[in-house]
Amino acid sequence: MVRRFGDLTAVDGVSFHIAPGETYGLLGPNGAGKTTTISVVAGLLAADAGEVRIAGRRMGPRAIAPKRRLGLVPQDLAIYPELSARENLMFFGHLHGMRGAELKRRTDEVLDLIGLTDRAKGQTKEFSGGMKRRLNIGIGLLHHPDLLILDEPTVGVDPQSRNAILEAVEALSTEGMAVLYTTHYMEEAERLCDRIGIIDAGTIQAEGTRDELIRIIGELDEIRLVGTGDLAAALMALQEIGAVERAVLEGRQILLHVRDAPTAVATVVTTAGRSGVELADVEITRPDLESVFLHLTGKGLRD
Ligand SMILES: Nc1ncnc2c1ncn2[C@@H]1O[C@H](COP(=O)(O)OP(=O)(O)OP(=O)(O)O)[C@@H](O)[C@H]1O
Repeated sequence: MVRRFGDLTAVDGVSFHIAPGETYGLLGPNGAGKTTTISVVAGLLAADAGEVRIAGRRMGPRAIAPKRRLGLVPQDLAIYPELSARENLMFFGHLHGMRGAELKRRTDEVLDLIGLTDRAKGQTKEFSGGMKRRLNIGIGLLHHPDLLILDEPTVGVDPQSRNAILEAVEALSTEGMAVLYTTHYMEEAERLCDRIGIIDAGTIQAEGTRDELIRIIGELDEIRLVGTGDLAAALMALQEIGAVERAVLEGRQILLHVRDAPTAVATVVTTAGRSGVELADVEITRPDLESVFLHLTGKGLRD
């Protein structure tokens, strides 16, 4: 899809597919085009080129059927402060045409999922920001959408709410819901997303599972050994290990670039020991999505 604002092309050829039960992450810095992308997916904005299909139906600002299959949780809150959490859910459930026992059952289920069962009766104006955000998410998924869109749902929330949100998303995915999740927090994308699209300047720079993305950049793991003894002898011996691509001595430390550090580390430690080195510390560093992002765009995710 392509979406312009005047001379600015905010989204420039973004394309992806999300299967049922899959959580797809759009990971990118501020201004990358995440919100514009989801606004087009949700039919709030028209695309200037391309098309969006939800469960096979074409989405657009005037489309009705695909919007019924969609739950959108925007960054802004849309809840009634005078009503309790339960009343808010019941109200929005009504708007979706849910009634009676079915609505009550689903409301209980959602309250449980977002961890607000204990606070169901309290007026929401007394809620913390994180609790309001959780309720907003509850409203978005009340009608069992096929696709739930969450736009940076954990920005500015307390750690407890953040955890409740992440757990809820994991549970939804297990239930078979497709989730589109935007974030600029790498740890969230790593934990939640089956596949990740790295977006910058309105374009998907790379897409895949976490491991696939890391393989694209071809960076090796690092093992850092700190110890005493004959480090030079150990260095020679370590260079002979198959998984070791590079080994350098840096003062009292040996830095190794290796493939698959968690598997290689046992051999590395034994070899260093056999060469007469007494190890004080062993540290493994693996490339993460931040490294991928840096590699692809030359900048950090939080720039
Ligand atoms: N309604 C609009 N009119 C003009 N420019 C816009 C509009 N909405 C977004 N933009 C511009 O389009 C670009 C992409 O913005 P967008 O909000 O999609 O990014 P984002 O990745 O969601 O960032 P954030 O993390 O800050 O929400 C930015 O340069 C932004 O200034």
